[in-house]
Amino acid sequence: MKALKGSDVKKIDLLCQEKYKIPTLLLMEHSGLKVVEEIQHYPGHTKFTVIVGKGNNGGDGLVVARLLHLKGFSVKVFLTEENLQGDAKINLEIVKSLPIPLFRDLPSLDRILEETDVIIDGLFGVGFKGTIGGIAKEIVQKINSSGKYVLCIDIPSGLAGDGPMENREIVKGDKTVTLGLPKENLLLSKGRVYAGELVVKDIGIPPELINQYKTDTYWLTEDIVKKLLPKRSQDSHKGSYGTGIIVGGSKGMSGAVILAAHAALRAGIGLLYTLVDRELVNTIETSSYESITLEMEEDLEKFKPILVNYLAKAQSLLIGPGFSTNNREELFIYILNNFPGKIIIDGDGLNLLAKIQDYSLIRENHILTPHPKEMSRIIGLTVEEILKDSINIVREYSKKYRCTIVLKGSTTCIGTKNGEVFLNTTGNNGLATGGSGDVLGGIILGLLAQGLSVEEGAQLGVYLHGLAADIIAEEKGYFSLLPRDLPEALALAFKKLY
Ligand SMILES: NC(=O)C1=CN([C@@H]2O[C@H](COP(=O)(O)OP(=O)(O)OC[C@H]3O[C@@H](n4cnc5c(N)ncnc54)[C@H](OP(=O)(O)O)[C@@H]3O)[C@@H](O)[C@H]2O)[C@H](O)CC1
Ligand SMILES: [K+]
Repeated sequence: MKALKGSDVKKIDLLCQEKYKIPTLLLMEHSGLKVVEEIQHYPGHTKFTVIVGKGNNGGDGLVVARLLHLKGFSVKVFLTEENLQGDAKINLEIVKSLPIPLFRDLPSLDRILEETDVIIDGLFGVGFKGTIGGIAKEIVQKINSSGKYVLCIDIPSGLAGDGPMENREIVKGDKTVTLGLPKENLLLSKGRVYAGELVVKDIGIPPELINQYKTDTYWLTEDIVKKLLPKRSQDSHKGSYGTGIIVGGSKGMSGAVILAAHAALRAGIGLLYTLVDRELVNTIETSSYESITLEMEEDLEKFKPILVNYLAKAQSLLIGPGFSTNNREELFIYILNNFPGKIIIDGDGLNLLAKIQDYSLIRENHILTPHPKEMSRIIGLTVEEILKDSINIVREYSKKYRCTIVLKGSTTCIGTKNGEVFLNTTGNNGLATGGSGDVLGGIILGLLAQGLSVEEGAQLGVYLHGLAADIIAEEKGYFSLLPRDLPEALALAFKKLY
């Protein structure tokens, strides 16, 4: 699904008017209807307060107030501004003609909120810019400390539709009904905390317009990833599903390779090799029955001719899980320069890249899978700076390095060399355990081996990884989820998509 920037909303409104002759007043009416539809899911709630700002988000709020009144609910409107413009003004005139109580004085807001079941936030929508101050700031504080159920129209007030998210006053919603298409920041980890449950509602924008409208950010939804699933045929053998190599592991870190190996195998790879230090060979052999273990030699010069043969066996390679960064530089550089296929650089592979600082090693068919700290080591921005504006930062660096970047987090941002960003929201806090990333690397390796491009493998792999965690959590909860559970649950995740 396409995700919009704040500025896209204005452009879409204009296209609706000019190309499809749909006035904004109609879209506003539709928006109000869809919000009210959502409110009716909560039968116990009968008393509503709508907070109305001076823009069209306030206009939507006024439609909601009118429709709730028509349904016989008790509705109060708190107006932050008397002089509304355009369609919002038309809706204010209608509300004024009805017996809906209107309030403007701030001291009355505490009492009104006290008497309400649900607060509807129509203070600011995607037209919000800069920082919140004055009376608006006080209103947001009162909403957030009211303890009442808060439903945000389009976006929580104070959150920008896209771009850097400042630490400032933002409405904390229980639910956000976003209009037409989701806004970028609603899908990011921090925005999701403010939005609460996110519901996307059609507001009558013609599908032709949505299909033709170009965005460079997408929400990874089932319809997108289903198209990426590798095909399996009855008439096939292990050679039909590709070969991969995992280069990783070090003393005390064999588990990372085992997790990645299980994941690649459960993701459907035809044949899997692991390349590890001699002292790990036995451990890997006894834990991963289906993979073939290859042994690394310490003397790189002596090892090179053997390594070349090993690398020639596969089309896809994962380097880094538990690899260590000690004395690995030369081997790492050699592999990156001599493996022409698709490579996933994960964990210590990324740390080596940050240590070596030679980004010319990165190619179009490489995927980097950093968490924010690893990303910070590579690009030199702080973790805070990265998290504040993840979409644009991932976009900038995946374009700069001309590769695919998977910035892992509760929302994972996948950037492609062409500057598209895909946001993934499957997964849950059960994934916050060391080893989850190794499983992700393994899943992507399995998919790349089966012929997916780096962009496709990253998208489908990230989605499946989160979906597997969600499937486990549905049955067993989040608390005890372990990375080792994920490869097995992949079977159910695939089944859900096929
Ligand atoms: N196609 C659609 O999706 C439709 C969405 N609709 C709704 O419209 C809003 C966007 O409406 P817009 O009028 O552009 O903007 P807002 O309602 O978000 O509010 C903007 C007003 O707020 C003022 N503002 C902005 N920043 C601040 C700030 N930091 N402090 C105080 N005030 C601020 C701004 O005033 P300026 O004078 O600064 O310009 C605006 O007056 C969208 O979110 C949907 O809810 C349509 O109803 C239908 C089509
Ligand atoms: K809002």
